Amino acid sequence: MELTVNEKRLLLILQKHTSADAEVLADELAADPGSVVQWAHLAAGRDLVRIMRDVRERYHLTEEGELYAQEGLPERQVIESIDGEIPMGELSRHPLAKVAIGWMRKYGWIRIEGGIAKKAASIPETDDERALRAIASGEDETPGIGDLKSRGLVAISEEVRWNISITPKGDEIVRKGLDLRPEIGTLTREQILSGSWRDESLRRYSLATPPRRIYPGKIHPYRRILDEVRTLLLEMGFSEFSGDIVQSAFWNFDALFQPQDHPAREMQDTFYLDVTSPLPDGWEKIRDMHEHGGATSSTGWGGRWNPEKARASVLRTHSTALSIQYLAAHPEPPVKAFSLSRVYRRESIDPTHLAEFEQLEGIVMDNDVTFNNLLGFLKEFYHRMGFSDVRFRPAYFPYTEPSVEPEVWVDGLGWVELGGAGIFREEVTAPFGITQPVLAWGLGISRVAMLRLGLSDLRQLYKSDIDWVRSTPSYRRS
Ligand SMILES: N[C@@H](Cc1ccccc1)C(=O)O
Repeated sequence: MELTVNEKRLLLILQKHTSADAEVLADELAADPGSVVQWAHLAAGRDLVRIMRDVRERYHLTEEGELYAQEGLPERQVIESIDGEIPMGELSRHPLAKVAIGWMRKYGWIRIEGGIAKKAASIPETDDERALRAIASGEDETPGIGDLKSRGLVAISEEVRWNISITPKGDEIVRKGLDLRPEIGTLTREQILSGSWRDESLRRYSLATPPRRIYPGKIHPYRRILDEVRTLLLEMGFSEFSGDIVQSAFWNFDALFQPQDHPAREMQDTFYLDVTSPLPDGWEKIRDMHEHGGATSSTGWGGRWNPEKARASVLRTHSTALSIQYLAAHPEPPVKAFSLSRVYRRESIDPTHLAEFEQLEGIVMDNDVTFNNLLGFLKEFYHRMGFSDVRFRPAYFPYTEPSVEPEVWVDGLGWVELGGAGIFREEVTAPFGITQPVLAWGLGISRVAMLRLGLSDLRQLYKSDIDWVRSTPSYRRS
């Protein structure tokens, strides 16, 4: 058995103490406690010492807790300001009333009758008060902390202590005498050439002892997938476009031939802002398209198109709002462009729905691109993202015809729908003077990331969960 010099030094000190805290040993060894614990683990692996880990919870007052420790809890301050009884209207004007009233009622300190609060005859000290006093005075053993933690007045931290003691086997080794000659970890050229290395005491490596884990900085797993998608599209020859988060309803809906009474436009689905946006030049063409089909053979939606509705501002609900503006600015083929953008919907939040998420939006315009090219692109994209089985279901969007929803197969989940795609209708392209076919898609990238990372909860992507970030490998698993 080859002990390291540090283990030997530790054993020597321990023989004196039999058992001691890592802090104490560290002091005597002029080392830091973390190192002492590491040496102790080595020695423990040889049965020379025993380690005991003791975790203790410590209570601290928060800033607010400190304040109340001096001035009394809100309920105490308020109850003391009452003399007998007080109208509720007046009571609620006390600056602490909001917090205090609930507690005072809970403790039975006041009774409310006909809008009058009546103070009880005796106002005994509460558990919260006792605990607050104990923690403030630094008493180590607090009997309980009552509701102080949930009230945000007390924070809990953990204190880990290591107690190390020598075993009979360790004791015996020390008694036999330890060679404390320094060990060397590197050899010089001379030591090797002359052969003197044979007489040196060399430090051993223990390959069986796991080292402490190191966590270097790394890119958030979701960000990494977004970067991967961006690189993939650039490699496929696409250029990137972006745009504002706040869009006019005109670009978000109307320019995409979404009728003005479409349910997706309603307040419960879309975040509206309190400002209006100007309409772009040529907006009349969109009006005409909605009202009667403009100069095309379409009949439009009929009815009257209301420019006020189009002037409303929304948080973009899809990045197709950006695609159509990009097309309006680049009406000549070829166009091959994408955007990776966050979009906003008024969803009720659950593990697979969030009010904000990223979409990969793309458009391809050229003389003779076809629906098959679109399906081919989508398949290729998902294959490269690691999904081998892709299928398409017929779908409906007001701005495309035909329309599809791509789905990928995920073991354990089945077919998962990931977005929409199609060929822009003439009603969308004609007002901008576009005559070539435009393939378009909008794919939910957060969903893809969730599947790729094996998450069952989309929210994980948007949290700063350091343990998860650390344990998620930077390479692709499949
Ligand atoms: N905008 C659609 C997706 C889509 C984009 C482009 C064409 C067709 C569909 C959505 O958000 O679900």
